[in-house]
Amino acid sequence: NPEDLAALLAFKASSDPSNSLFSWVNSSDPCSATWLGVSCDPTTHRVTGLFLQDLNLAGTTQPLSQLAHLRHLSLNRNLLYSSSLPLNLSSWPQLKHLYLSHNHFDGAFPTGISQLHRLRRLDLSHNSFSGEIPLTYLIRLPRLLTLRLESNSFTGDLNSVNPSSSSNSSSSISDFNVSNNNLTGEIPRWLSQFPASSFAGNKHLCGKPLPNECSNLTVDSGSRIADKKTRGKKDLLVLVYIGADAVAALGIIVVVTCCEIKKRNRSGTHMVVNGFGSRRTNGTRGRGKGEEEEMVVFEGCKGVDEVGDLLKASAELLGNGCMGSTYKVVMDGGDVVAAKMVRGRTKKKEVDGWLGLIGGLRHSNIVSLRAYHHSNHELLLVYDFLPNGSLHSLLHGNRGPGRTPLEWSTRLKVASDSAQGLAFLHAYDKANIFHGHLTSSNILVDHLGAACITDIGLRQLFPAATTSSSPDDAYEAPEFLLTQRKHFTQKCDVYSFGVILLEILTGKMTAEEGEVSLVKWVVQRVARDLEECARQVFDFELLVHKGMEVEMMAVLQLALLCVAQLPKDRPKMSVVHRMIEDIRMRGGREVGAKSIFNDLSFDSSPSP
Ligand SMILES: Nc1ncnc2c1ncn2[C@@H]1O[C@H](COP(=O)(O)OP(=O)(O)OP(=O)(O)O)[C@@H](O)[C@H]1O
Repeated sequence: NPEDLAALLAFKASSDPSNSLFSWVNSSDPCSATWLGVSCDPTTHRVTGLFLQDLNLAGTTQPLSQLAHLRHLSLNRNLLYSSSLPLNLSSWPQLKHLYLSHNHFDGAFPTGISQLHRLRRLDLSHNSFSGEIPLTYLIRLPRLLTLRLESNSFTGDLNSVNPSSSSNSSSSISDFNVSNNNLTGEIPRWLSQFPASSFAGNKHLCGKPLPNECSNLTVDSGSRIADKKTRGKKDLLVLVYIGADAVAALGIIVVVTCCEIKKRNRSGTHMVVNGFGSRRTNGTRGRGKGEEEEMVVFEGCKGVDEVGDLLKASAELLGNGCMGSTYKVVMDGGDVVAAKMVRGRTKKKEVDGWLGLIGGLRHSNIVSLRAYHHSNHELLLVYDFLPNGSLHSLLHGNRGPGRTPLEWSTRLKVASDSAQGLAFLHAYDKANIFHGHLTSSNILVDHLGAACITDIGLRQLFPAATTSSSPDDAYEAPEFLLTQRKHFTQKCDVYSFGVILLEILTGKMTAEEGEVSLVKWVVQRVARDLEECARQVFDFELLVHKGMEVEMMAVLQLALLCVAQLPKDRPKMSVVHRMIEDIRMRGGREVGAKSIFNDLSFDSSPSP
């Protein structure tokens, strides 16, 4: 297309002092595949993608505004700067991905953002943009997943917008960072689920998740009350909406079992104060010989005070796992919880000791255990309900036509979040704790897109349920599977996490019937030449992400370290998390797998 050709040549003429774009020549077609970093629509022959990172480009993007069909613009790590007018994005109405990080752009936030209805990823980080962030417009972009604005000079108050009052909620944003700016005021509740690192380096920003509390809470109290009211209304709607379906599924096994429990119960209530703050205990004793039943409710539990509350509620079966069944339960007041019924006998003392510890765990990448009810033959666990499914369903669900591919950056974020949750767990309680049954179905995604690990510690309570042969064996470390005396360690969790990384990279399930395990499948393919063969193992959905292969390669190397045969050769989870964050933050490109590995030391040196 002559217009596209002219725009590209004008950009080269004004912004390519190092002649990095030497393949862009007037005599050839930009869509002929010989032009560096240019991709086109094969039908319309219009330029749809420019992938021009790390090329020493220095100038403005002005000439590129003629590329009206652009969907992907990646100019990270160049020397580009703003023209006299603020960057105007409205000339690219079809834009899905815009990466401008690590350049010299300055001035106000680019204009025309509200017209980019297809925008999914926006990365303006590490520039010198200033002025206010137009959150009002950004949260209305229905598909926006990534908003990276860190290391600029943005000012203003994040509280100026209340997503619950806008037509679209903010929940589509799953990757958010405004650290190292000059923002002020209290972090609003809808953003407080993101980690503290997303807000760090703003001297006058306060409130959750940052450690500094806001001294002047009155500023926000009005909006908080409004928030609560809106939420109340929303909950009511959810209740009405779910009501019809859920009543049909009323009770299922939860109710049946709870009826049985109720028949046997005589109850009394007392307060117990333990190391995790106050918890309410409804002690109930059954009449049967030696039977003892008890409902323990941890701090922060909403809507569930005693087992009878679950009895009254509507329940819907979510699925059956190797230890029991899990239900979505809508409580009377509209609170939604996940109730997991685990069948099996275990001693009360052990349950109380262990679940007391697990119930005290609070981390943004761990699904909170809110309450449990224990009887002699089963255990009912009440968790926060996470609405966005499991990593397993995101990776493997509906692989047929019509599936929305799971993007690389989303996969990497899930990996990072779950590594962070696991690293926190491994450091907790004098590092004496492990997950024990880490699988992709035990990584769930919350309403903000953060990944959280669940089912912590159930292996310790019910070892028999997880030791019989099952498809989940593919997650088990070899030393655990092969030895008679089953001894689980944190390094077994690291192995399971490595298998999950391979699942993320390959899109393959851990062990489909009659197939070799995923670890063997990958190792066999990359054994001879990692660099050469890695592309054969990557999920075909990921191959569209040109320029991300270095990141994938780095993650592959990390995964292979985690699944090392000998536990001492596997890195600690804190190291694994740091490596993933390095790959994410520095983009893998400059870092390269090798230098990441050189940077970090293990608790023991890896085998050759
Ligand atoms: N807290 C939760 N919020 C939302 N969905 C959940 C929650 N916990 C579990 N689920 C969903 O319920 C279903 C059944 O989960 P369950 O933990 O019983 O089995 P599993 O994870 O599939 O297998 P396993 O028992 O081996 O861990 C899964 O689809 C899971 O995604």
